[in-house]
Amino acid sequence: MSKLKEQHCDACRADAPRVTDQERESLQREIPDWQVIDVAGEHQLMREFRFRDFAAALVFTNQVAELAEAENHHPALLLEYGKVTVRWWTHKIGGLHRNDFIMGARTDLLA
Ligand SMILES: C[C@H](O)[C@H](O)[C@H]1CNC2=NC(N)=NC(=O)C2=N1
Repeated sequence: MSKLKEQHCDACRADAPRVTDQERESLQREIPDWQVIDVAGEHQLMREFRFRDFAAALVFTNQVAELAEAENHHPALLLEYGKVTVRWWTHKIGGLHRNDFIMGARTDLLA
């Protein structure tokens, strides 16, 4: 199977399954710089990206936003001076779908 960074999101349905613990551990190995966090009982992927200043962080933020629009799959983005915190999860299923790992891998390509 092709690498996560070369894949596109599937249209995600409300009845789509969350990844299993085994799938999550396997997928995480392809995006080692991302953490799995628990926010109000829902698993999310999170990574901090560092930049020289606010303007550089803003450029990256806009690139991630364009990727999200292109894939119709949207992150939480925290833009700060020299730092952007990105969180991916699938709202419809309240947790992690394969799509979130694809978007994590594709986000890494933008940094
Ligand atoms: C109507 C629209 O297609 C849906 O709400 C999409 C938009 N972007 C999304 N992004 C994320 N991360 N999860 C979703 O469930 C989701 N659903």
